[in-house]
Amino acid sequence: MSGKREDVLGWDEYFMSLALLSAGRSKDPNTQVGACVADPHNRIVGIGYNGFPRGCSDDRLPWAREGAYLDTKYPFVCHAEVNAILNAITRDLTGCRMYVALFPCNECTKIIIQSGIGEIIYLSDKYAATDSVRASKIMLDSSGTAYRQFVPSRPSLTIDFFTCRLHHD
Ligand SMILES: O=c1ccn([C@H]2C[C@H](O)[C@@H](COP(=O)(O)O)O2)c(=O)[nH]1
Ligand SMILES: [Zn+2]
Repeated sequence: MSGKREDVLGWDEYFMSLALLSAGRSKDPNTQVGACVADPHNRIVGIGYNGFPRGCSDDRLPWAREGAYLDTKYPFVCHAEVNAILNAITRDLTGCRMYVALFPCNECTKIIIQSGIGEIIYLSDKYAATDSVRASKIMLDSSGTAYRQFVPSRPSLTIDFFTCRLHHD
């Protein structure tokens, strides 16, 4: 056997892929969000996706975006970032990084900052123009919490269950 494999996943690529894989569990028909928290030793300490609270049936609560407030998903859905933090194996996330598919809303951002997470790596910023995300950025800048967009080094990764391998271009 020759030398070691060189073209392994980078840490950012690895954790963002896990966040996206987690998003695959979301039943939200419009926006699936996944979040993964990594500690300074690059250990996964928490992972989550957006969904209704435990015990609240997906068949009873609405996934609609529009209509009367109580007929929409918004009052009910737990955001991916909150689930990742609540699922974490420790409460103190000082110095950890959060990988998340969508820039966090203002409510998640408060919780991220309070948890001690020091850096957010996000993929989509599709709600950048909203007051919620603008408030997030004000709080992150004020608190000195870093954030940066994930820049992929390859366009896609494919999980091939047949060959038991991960393929990429
Ligand atoms: O910080 C966030 C912001 C939003 N989400 C979730 C909440 C909803 O399930 C979707 C957003 O739905 P839209 O149809 O795009 O309004 O994303 C989250 O998990 N974290
Ligand atoms: Zn949120």
